[in-house]
Amino acid sequence: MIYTITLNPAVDYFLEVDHFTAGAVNRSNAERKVPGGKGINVSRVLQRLGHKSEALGFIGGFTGDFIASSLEAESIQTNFIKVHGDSRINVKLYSETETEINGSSPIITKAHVTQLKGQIERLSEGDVLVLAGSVPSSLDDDLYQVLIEAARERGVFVCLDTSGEPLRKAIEAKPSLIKPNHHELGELFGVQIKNIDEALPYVSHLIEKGIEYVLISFAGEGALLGTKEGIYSAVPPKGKVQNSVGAGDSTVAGFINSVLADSTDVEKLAFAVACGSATAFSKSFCELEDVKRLKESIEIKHIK
Ligand SMILES: Nc1ncnc2c1ncn2[C@@H]1O[C@H](COP(=O)(O)OP(=O)(O)O)[C@@H](O)[C@H]1O
Ligand SMILES: O=P(O)(O)OC[C@H]1O[C@](O)(COP(=O)(O)O)[C@@H](O)[C@@H]1O
Repeated sequence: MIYTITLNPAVDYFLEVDHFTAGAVNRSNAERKVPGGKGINVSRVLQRLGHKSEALGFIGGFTGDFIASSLEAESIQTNFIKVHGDSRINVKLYSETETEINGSSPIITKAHVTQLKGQIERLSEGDVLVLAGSVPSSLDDDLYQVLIEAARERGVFVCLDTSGEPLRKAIEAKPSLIKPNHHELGELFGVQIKNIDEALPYVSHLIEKGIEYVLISFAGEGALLGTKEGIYSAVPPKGKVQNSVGAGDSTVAGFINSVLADSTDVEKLAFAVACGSATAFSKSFCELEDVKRLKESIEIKHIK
């Protein structure tokens, strides 16, 4: 079974404003509210690719009820832990540019964390665990590290998509797959990474540390995959970007799909990038037909 954990789920509130002006009254001409947060999005894209998963994490209040009921309506299984306070609302403003304001989490107590650790204890070999998104400020920033250690001891394939201190600490537990974007990779090493060449030494370093798959996304420039066997880059397909929210989560879901299919590393990278780009080129999330079509035009290079 695939489990996704979103410690900090959200209602993503998309607003389209013709010409946004800061400091003035702006009116939207289109709106939508969608359950979001990185693990939740991975569950949603996995569903579109034909995989069942169970979405775990913390939800609360009226926004939490909306998140749970929307996912159930999409036939996505959930087993959230209820907390006090409302799950956050993340504003995604589309005008001449895309602006995001992500809210903060309700307080999560030690008892809630104990419950979550109990859920990990039920996992076993062959399961896949996805840990994705920011860590609420009421939680220790080594929580991902602790959860990864517990899951790896059980032989679970663990995928991590986070940033900052939680990423730095979690790497020590050797997740099976990490998917930072190039800004997050740079932040991890205290440098600025502007292109694929600049990322190579850091990818090699992470592989040497014992991470099986190091997948770095570069938005419109594609992605890089490092494994013990080599490093590959992918040039993404061309298309009109409609929405980049969830593109990274789609990349993660696509990669997991290919790990489960036991595809070659080249195939895994191509499929992951096709999922990311298919989401970027749509108003919502990728559909399998679009992913298959886009995958054909993705160019993979063996770099090292
Ligand atoms: N402008 C774009 N054109 C084509 N594909 C894109 C574009 N932006 C994002 N993508 C796709 O989405 C993937 C993830 O994007 P990225 O922005 O790096 O992730 P994150 O959302 O995690 O920051 C990329 O590897 C690529 O496949
Ligand atoms: O937990 P964070 O880092 O605040 O991110 C949450 C946001 O990221 C998203 O999961 C989208 O992530 P990506 O664009 O990286 O795929 C949104 O649904 C959500 O609002």
